[in-house]
Amino acid sequence: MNLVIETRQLSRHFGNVAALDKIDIRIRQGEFVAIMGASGSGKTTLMNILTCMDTLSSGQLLLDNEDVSAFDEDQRRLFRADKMGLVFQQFHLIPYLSALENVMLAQHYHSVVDLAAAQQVLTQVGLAHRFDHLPSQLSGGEQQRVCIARALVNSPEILFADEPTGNLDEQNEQLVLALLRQLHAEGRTIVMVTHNPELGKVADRVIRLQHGKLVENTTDDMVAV
Ligand SMILES: Nc1ncnc2c1ncn2[C@@H]1O[C@H](COP(=O)(O)OP(=O)(O)OP(=O)(O)O)[C@@H](O)[C@H]1O
Repeated sequence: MNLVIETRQLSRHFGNVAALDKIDIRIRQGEFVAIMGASGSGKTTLMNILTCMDTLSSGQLLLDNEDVSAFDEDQRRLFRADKMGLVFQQFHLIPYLSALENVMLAQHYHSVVDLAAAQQVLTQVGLAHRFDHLPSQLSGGEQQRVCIARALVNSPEILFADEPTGNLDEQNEQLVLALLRQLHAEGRTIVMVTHNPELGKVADRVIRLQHGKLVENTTDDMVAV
């Protein structure tokens, strides 16, 4: 199975703080991986690096077998737009645009607009009856499903989700989790950061960080540090 993410001795320092310290991880196409750990353990830093929002201090990052460690900001932005779909705890929807327009805006950044494709992803997340609703007319769970549709519209290689249910009640959390499970069953690669052990259980495996080090990585061909 193809490796879509590989880090080799990846470190990120902020001054004398080692937010990430010589991390080796490998994520294969089609895997659903949860990145977990206590507050301050390095989850956000790792997510920011994997999504090319931040750069590493040393080591290597290979995405889709391409060494992106030396990419400049423009290359990283293009790579992100091309290969990644991002879902955050805060929905970041444009309040005066409908669900459909919010999804199409993501296509706009990708310089192709395709109404049918936007309708299709919203239908896929169970919102065929909500195309014309504004974010304020949608429940929290529905808004997050719009965000997931927006992340999927450019058919990304990897879906990254940072605390995707952090702002949702129990019922909506279950809906979003069911959707992530469904996307995984359809073959999507998903990398999710979460504090929540219940969310961790839906993933194939957990990458656990502690004080910037990898302490758990539950596949057999990887050595936990
Ligand atoms: N821009 C920065 N400048 C200085 N230190 C930073 C910066 N970003 C993160 N850190 C430090 O790096 C460490 C890891 O932070 P990070 O935000 O990755 O943790 P986290 O696991 O995501 O925490 P939380 O669950 O609370 O969001 C922390 O000690 C943090 O204080």
